[in-house]
Amino acid sequence: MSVHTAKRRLAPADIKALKGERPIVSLTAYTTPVAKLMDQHVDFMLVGDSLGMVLYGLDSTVGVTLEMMIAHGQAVMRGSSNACVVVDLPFGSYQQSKEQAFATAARVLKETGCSAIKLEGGAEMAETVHFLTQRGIPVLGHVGLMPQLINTTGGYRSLGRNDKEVDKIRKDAAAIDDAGAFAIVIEGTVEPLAREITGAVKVPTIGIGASPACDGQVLVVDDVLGIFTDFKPRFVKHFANLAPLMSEAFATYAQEVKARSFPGPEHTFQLKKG
Ligand SMILES: Nc1nc(=O)c2c([nH]1)NC[C@@H]1CN(c3ccc(C(=O)N[C@@H](CCC(=O)O)C(=O)O)cc3)CN21
Ligand SMILES: CC(C)C(=O)C(=O)O
Ligand SMILES: [Mg+2]
Repeated sequence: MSVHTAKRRLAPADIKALKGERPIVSLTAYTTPVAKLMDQHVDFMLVGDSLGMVLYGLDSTVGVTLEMMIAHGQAVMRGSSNACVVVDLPFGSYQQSKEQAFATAARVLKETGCSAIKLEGGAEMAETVHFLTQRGIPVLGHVGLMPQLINTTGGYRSLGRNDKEVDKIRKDAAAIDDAGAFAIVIEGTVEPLAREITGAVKVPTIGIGASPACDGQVLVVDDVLGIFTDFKPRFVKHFANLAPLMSEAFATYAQEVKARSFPGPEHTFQLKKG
C-alpha cells in the first residue's frame, strides 16, 4: 500500500464542511487510553480546560495552566489517529493581546501536534480570532456560558433568557463567525437563540447545553461515562454509570487483599521446579 493511501486524521476544514451534511460528534478527552477508545466514534476530541475540575479537583477552570493543557494534549494525540484534536487555551494565556494569543496557540500546536485551538470569547475576542486564523492557526470559538468568566459572572447559569443576553450572544457568535473560526461552541444557551445562531452563521455550531438545534454536540467525557458526579448540569446525560462499578472494584480489591485471597497463584511468580 502506498503511503498516500493511509487514512488521514480529520482536519478543522473537514469539521467545517459537515455543516448541513450530518450532526457533528464531539467529546472531551484528556488521556491516551480514553482517546484510543473514543477515536473512531467522534469527529473531534476537545482537550478541554474542564480537566481542571474533572481530573484535578479544582472548583473552576481558572487555575488551569498552559503546561497542564499541553501535557494532556500530547497524551490525547498519542491515543488518536482519526479524530481532529482541539486544545482549549486556558484562562490568562490569550486574553491580554492577540500577540499573546498567537504565541500561546503556536506553542500548543508545536508541542502537541494538534491541529486547532479553542478560546472563549465573543466580540471582544474577534480581532484575536482573525489574527490567529490569518496566521495559520485554526480556531474553534466558544460563546454563551463561558466558564473562564466565573469570577465576573458569579456562576454557571444558562443564558439567552432576556433581550440583553440574546442581543449580546447573537453579536458574539456573528463576530466569531466573521473572524474566521472553523466552528463555534455554544454553551448553556436556550434553544430559540441556539437555533437562530445556527441558522445565521456560516460555520457549524457545536452545542453543550444549547439544544438539538445546533449542528453538533459536545459533552465532557467523565459526565458521559458517569465518573464525574460532583454536579450534574441539566444538559448532561450519563450514557454509562461507571462510578458505582469503580467503587465496587476498589471495595472488592481491598477485601481480597485483607483476606489474602489476592494475589492468587496465577498472579504469583515462582521459581521453576527441578
Ligand atoms: N464535569 C463537567 N462538566 C461540564 O459540562 C463542565 C465542567 N465539568 N467544568 C467546566 C464547565 C462548567 N460547566 C457547568 C457547571 C455547572 C452547571 C450547572 O450546574 N448548571 C445548572 C444551573 C443552570 C441555571 O441556573 O441556569 C443546571 O441545572 O444545569 C452548568 C455548567 C460546564 N463545564
Ligand atoms: C465542554 C467544553 C465546551 C469545554 O470548553 C471544556 O470541556 O473545557
Ligand atoms: Mg473549556
